[in-house]
Order: sequence, then C-alpha cells, then structure tokens
Amino acid sequence: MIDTQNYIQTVALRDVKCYAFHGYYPEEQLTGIYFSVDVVVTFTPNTDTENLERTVNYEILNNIILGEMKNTRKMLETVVKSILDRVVDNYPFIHTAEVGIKKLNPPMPGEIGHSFVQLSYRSANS
Ligand SMILES: Nc1nc2c(c(=O)[nH]1)N=C([C@H](O)[C@@H](O)CO)CN2
Repeated sequence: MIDTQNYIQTVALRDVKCYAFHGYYPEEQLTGIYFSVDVVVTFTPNTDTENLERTVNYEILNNIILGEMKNTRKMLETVVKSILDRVVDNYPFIHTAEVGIKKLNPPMPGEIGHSFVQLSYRSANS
C-alpha cells in the first residue's frame, strides 16, 4: 500500500500575461508594459482528489496574481513578495512556493527579451 503522505503534489500557473505599470522610473509607471507571472506550489495531496476545497485552486492563484499586478510598485522584488505572501496566507499547508515575474522587453538599451525576478518559500516543517 502506498502511503499518500509520501506524495508531493504540484499546482502551478505559468505565463500569466498582464499589462501593468510596475517600474522604478516614473515614465514606466505612466506607459506600462507587459509582464508574465509564474506561480508554482507543492504540498502533500489530500486523499480526496475530487474535491476543489482540498487542494490549491489555481483560480485563486490567478485572482491573487491579477490583484497584486494592479498594485503598481517600483520593484519586481516587491511584486513577487506580495504575491508569495498572499499564496502562503491562503494555503498554510504548502511545502514550497515559487513566484517569478518577467518584464517583457524592458526599456533598456539593447534588445532584452525579458528581465526575471523570483522569490521562493519553504515551510519550516517540510
Ligand atoms: N532587480 C531589479 N532590477 C531592476 C528593476 C527591478 O524591478 N528589479 N527594475 C528596473 C527598472 O524598472 C527597469 O525595468 C528599467 O528598464 C531596473 N532594474
């Protein structure tokens, strides 16, 4: 018999595209730019795998991302922390979580595909 306590579940949203106004420079906060957000969480799965209330609902992850992307910040570090904190608050049973944000074609000299800032969390009892 397999002990389900030994399973690790991953739930993620990848490449959530948003137009937003985060940027260190005032002109970035006026014009806005496209971002892409990734959230990945892991946890021990519930035995009832047909119950949306007993997992991490990725609709909730999407709501958190879209809500925090509307709060204009200077630094991407602040954005990833605010998303990560809300994910962990909502789902205290999570073992690990990663939130990454890409700023697409950031306004800098040269041709930059994207910049990327990520923050990770590991629970003390995982
Ligand atoms: N580590 C970071 N570096 C930079 C950020 C940031 O959010 N985190 N932001 C900027 C400017 O907003 C940039 O997008 C201008 O192109 C610069 N460096």
